[in-house]
Amino acid sequence: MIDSIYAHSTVFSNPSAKYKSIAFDYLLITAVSALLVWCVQFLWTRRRLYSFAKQVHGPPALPLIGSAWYFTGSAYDILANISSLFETYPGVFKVWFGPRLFFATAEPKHYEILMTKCLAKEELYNKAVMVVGKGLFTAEVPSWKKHRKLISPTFNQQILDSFVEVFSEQADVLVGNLEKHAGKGEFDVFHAISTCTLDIICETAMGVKVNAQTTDALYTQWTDRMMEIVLLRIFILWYHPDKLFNMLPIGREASRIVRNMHEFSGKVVREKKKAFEQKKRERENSLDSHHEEMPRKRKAFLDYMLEITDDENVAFSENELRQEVDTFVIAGSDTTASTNCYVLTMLGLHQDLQEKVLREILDVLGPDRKPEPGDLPKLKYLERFIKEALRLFPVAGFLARAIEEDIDVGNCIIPAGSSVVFGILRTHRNEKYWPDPCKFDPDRFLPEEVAKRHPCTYVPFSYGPRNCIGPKYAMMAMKSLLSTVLRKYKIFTTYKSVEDIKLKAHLVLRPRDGYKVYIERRNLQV
Ligand code: HEM
Repeated sequence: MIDSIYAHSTVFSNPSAKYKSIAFDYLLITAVSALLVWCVQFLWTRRRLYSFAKQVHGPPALPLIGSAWYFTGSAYDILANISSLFETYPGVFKVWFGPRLFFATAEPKHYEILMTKCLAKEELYNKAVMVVGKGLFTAEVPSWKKHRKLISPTFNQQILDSFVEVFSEQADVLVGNLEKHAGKGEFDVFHAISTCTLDIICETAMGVKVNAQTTDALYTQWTDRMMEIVLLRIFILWYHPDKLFNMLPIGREASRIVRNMHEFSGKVVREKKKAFEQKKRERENSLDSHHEEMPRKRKAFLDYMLEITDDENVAFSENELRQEVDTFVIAGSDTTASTNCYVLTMLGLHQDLQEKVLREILDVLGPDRKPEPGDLPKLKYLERFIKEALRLFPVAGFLARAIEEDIDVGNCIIPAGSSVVFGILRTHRNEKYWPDPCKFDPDRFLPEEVAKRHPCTYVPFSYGPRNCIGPKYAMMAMKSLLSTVLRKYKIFTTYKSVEDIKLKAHLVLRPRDGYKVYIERRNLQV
């Protein structure tokens, strides 16, 4: 005690230490005051958000972290927590994620208003910008409007029909690859299917063969790993700031992969552009140039976009072209791969329906004819089957948009500056709209049944102007692939029911325990 009093008095008997102590106190007071001023200012500018938030229910939240603990744990826990929030809080509810305010809903009438009016993507989508740049998926509204208007016509029926040959060629390679699994017991079919959909999308988007199905293509590993990293960035709060993320080993790994991916697609774009300009010059120099059309066959989206670029008024830069192509590859491959896998699992689970699907395919295509464009619309039962699989397993289980102006959704106002989350998985499995929701019944999609429902009760491709650009493409590609596989193999699964398939959060919804199927060779009579 005496020692400590002595020590204290010694400090103050030393003038330099005294000044240091005053300076420190002064700095501390200034820092605390600045922090207080910042906090008051922060709270004051967000007072509208707090007052709107008070009006709706939601889970408990703590300052700074909000309800972040709902988004921790395994990918399965995260999805289970989010799903339980939608069940606990019907209608519109709020969730604080860190300091950010999200409103959530799974009501079709809210989707109709919000998906039509809110076109800006939620800030979390920026985590995908490092992979797909500012292509359609992540573009800000003004450039999205311009690009979507230009790109939409390239998804016309004639162009899609020209891709069927690619769909069916790659489906044949898939059938060959599946041979090693025939009669050999359970396996996860995702790798075989996803390499096939990647081959399809790369060939139709860029016009290049990446041979993911036949080689250990690095491109497959890059896209897989980047999907994982983007997901981690969304849910782990300390991965959010770019500067911090880029310093971490995972950030450096992401930069390395992205550099490789962009070099690959950038090279394709540069070469295609060069070839296109060369052809254009040749045409201009040729006497009968005005009669010569570029051959229509085997063009990719990139070729069509280059033609748009040729127009004087509208031009995609080389960088923009690359970003759009990267977007197609990422948005179009995993989504169709997962859906195909869910369809196969459902076929395995419902042997009677599988027979019905097969009968229709045989009626339209016979035992071994390759699908042609005119065949695909005739596969109506297969289409209903795929739609029902997308209802129970909507690969985009949740979507989010930024709210840029106050929006009245009827019973409450979603304020500007907040964000909204759409609980699509919940809507698709809500017994209010789907009696006996876990029963797999493709006839829910008979036209007379569809007419009875609100159009936003079923939104696997989202809804409104910013919906998916590729549903037709996806349906045609999936029908080609499935009709080829089903004629060669009978599908089984070890899952016992729809409920038995536990889902986990991923950029696209994935089954926690994989797509467990086993296959047996069929002997169809020719
Ligand atoms: C079963 C297959 C597919 C499903 C379930 C699906 C689902 C979706 C959904 C839900 C969105 C909206 C995302 C959001 O608002 O955040 C979307 C957007 C998009 N999808 Fe798809 N998709 C599929 C296949 C494809 C294919 C094959 C392509 C390209 C060939 C594609 C290209 C895109 C693009 C470019 C966007 C962004 C559109 C925009 O913002 O204008 N998708 N997709």
